Amino acid sequence: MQELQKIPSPCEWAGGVSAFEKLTDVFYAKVLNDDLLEPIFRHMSPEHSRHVAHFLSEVLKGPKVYSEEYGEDALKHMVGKHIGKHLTEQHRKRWSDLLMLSADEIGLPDDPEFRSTFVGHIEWGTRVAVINSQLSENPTTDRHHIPQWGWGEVKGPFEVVGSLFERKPDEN
Ligand code: HEM
Repeated sequence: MQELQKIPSPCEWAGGVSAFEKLTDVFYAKVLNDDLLEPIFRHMSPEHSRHVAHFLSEVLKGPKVYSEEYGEDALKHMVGKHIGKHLTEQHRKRWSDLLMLSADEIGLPDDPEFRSTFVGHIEWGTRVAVINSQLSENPTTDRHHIPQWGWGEVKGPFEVVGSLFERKPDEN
């Protein structure tokens, strides 16, 4: 009988953490050349691009590099960076469009399965970022976890299943 192949995580499939580091380097170069987004990112730290790459690869079930960098408060730190920024749908859309352009440019896998998972997370994550950016206080508590985004789907509407942040990693 043919042996079943182990299914790689989306992060592994994409080429691992280094693929996401390449992606965000190309992406933030575009962001800084973009009239709409440049004012928002003008003062970002030199490590920002790496941190976002590590967050994304951890979400896509890669190594927990972002959690190791920030410890127990990793998610709170990430959410906190968006609080009070008053991002708009226009910002969100441009951010997402430039990220997808960058994905094509660096040759991130373009198979339907990987791209639907990746786009799905970005669509969800950018919308959450816009929502959080309207708040003046960080709502993150000990019950919240960095989401884990596999090959599956979002399990139902927010009102029914609760926030993805509140589910334990093995419940995703
Ligand atoms: C899936 C969507 C998103 C993810 C995964 C994400 C991830 C992150 C992470 C990990 C940080 C913290 C970086 C650090 O630790 O230093 C951060 C900060 C930030 N993000 Fe996002 N973000 C998303 C969407 C957005 C969008 C749509 C915008 C605006 C258009 C945005 C604007 C910012 C800004 C302004 C900061 C602070 C930059 C600084 O001054 O250091 N984010 N984001």
